[in-house]
Amino acid sequence: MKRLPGVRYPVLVPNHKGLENLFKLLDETNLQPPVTDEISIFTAATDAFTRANLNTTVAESLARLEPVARAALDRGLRVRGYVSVVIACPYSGAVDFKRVREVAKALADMGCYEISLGDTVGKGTPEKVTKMIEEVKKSVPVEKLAVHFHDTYGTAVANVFAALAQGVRTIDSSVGGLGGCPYSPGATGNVATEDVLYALKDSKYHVAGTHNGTIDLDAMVNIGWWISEQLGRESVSRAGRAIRANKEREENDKRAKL
Ligand SMILES: CC(C)(COP(=O)([O-])OP(=O)([O-])OC[C@H]1O[C@@H](n2cnc3c(N)ncnc32)[C@H](O)[C@@H]1OP(=O)([O-])[O-])[C@@H](O)C(=O)NCCC(=O)NCCSC(=O)C[C@@](C)(O)CC(=O)[O-]
Repeated sequence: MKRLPGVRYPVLVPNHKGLENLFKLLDETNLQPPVTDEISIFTAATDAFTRANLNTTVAESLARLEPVARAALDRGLRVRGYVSVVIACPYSGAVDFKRVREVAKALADMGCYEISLGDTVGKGTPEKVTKMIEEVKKSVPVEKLAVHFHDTYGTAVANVFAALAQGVRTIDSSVGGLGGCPYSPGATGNVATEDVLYALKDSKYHVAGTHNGTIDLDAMVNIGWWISEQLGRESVSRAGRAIRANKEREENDKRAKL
């Protein structure tokens, strides 16, 4: 497996067993560079969601993850932490942002280089996202925060700008709007990369691109459609759908003129 420069290949690790399996894989494959140099550990802001997702409570999940993070760091792996359901929980409803702060701080304290705040059910609004980040920033430096929005109610791009206004500079997204957590009833995919890039185009924010520092939105749209079609679905990216429709109209107009 050839790793592309500048691309990270994090592995989701829910507990010690998962880390053990990863270490076994790293030892057996003995690839240089190894298949990954980063793990993602995850918990949530409510016991109800952590019960569904990890079959335990938040407190117990943090107790389990602390030695996992330590062992991964000792082996030279980076550790990224996720807090799910930072805005609303599909099982227990509204979320106390103080709890989000406590969980994010616990993950930071165990050595996570970044904490991704996941609006897993996508119920976030710019107002709520602002309040939640203001609360978390009281205990975790904003440079260590990322946001992870699902676009279930169509507010994810607006929420991205609310997070940017709070100083967050790492935005999780997925091409074609893929993703979604199987343990979160009704959750849809992540905010589409194409939608975030389109919205950022004329903004004051510079997107840290790849290669020569720019991002080829058209190429991103093509990839979004390609991977969606491989999965037997349409791209749910609004910008991706519009850009493809414009292209098809232009091609039809050209053909009509011939
Ligand atoms: C964590 C468990 C396994 C606990 O599940 P459990 O049933 O409590 O585990 P257990 O410790 O009782 O073990 C039961 C069996 O599972 C095995 N087992 C135990 N651990 C592992 C492991 N890591 N890998 C492979 N096997 C494992 C273990 O060895 C045992 O096997 P048996 O002895 O019966 O043959 C389960 O709850 C689980 O798999 N949870 C993960 C679910 C998941 O992948 N969720 C999606 C992650 S993404 C996400 O959460 C959202 C996020 C982060 O992206 C952001 C957002 O919010 O949007």
